[in-house]
Amino acid sequence: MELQKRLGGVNIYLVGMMGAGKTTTGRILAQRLGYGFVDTDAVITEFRQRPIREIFAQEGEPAFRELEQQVLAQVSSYHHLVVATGGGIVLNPMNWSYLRHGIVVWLHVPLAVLCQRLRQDQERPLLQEQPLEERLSELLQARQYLYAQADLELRITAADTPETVCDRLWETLPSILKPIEPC
Ligand SMILES: Nc1ncnc2c1ncn2[C@@H]1O[C@H](COP(=O)(O)OP(=O)(O)O)[C@@H](O)[C@H]1O
Ligand SMILES: O=C(O)C1=C[C@@H](OP(=O)(O)O)[C@@H](O)[C@H](O)C1
Ligand SMILES: [Mg+2]
Repeated sequence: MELQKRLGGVNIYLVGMMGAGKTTTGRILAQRLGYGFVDTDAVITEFRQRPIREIFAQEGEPAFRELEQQVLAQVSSYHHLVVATGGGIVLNPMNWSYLRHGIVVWLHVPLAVLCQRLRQDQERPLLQEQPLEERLSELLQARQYLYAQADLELRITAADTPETVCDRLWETLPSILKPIEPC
């Protein structure tokens, strides 16, 4: 209860590479906090009534990024939410003005672990053409400095389950919150 009180309803935005576990961990964290859960990709999919890979193929990445920004803008007007973002949300500087309404947490997962998790993936359009490791490495290089602008970086290992990631977040979040005012 203490953590919820100290958060005061502020949203938590999970950022990081594809496969970092934003969607999986976000859902569990929201449940533990008694927060709502929003996945920006799921909102876009629902709105367009088709999967992300089809939106990319038929409308192009810029159209997807525009939708992503609109969804984030709307979501940021609510509170008591854990928001699992798409890995590319950090690319648009305007998105940061929305992310900054809340606490931004970077789920920092080593490349080798991402590769392992995404080996069979057929849903992420940005991973379908090049060899997986090469592509992820290229994307990480281009984005790492943006993820590093998060309020909190959580370094995750291959041994971390979604539950232990939540445990570690629970323990670490207080360190970036304002100290409790004495009564
Ligand atoms: N901590 C974890 N340990 C093992 N597998 C995980 C973990 N977190 C996520 N996964 C798996 O990795 C894949 C990608 O997870 P997902 O939550 O979709 O990541 P993201 O939303 O960041 O792209 C899924 O198959 C998911 O079950
Ligand atoms: O990194 C990216 O540019 C993307 C990440 C995906 O979400 P996840 O990070 O949840 O996989 C999804 O938004 C889209 O395929 C683009
Ligand atoms: Mg996701």
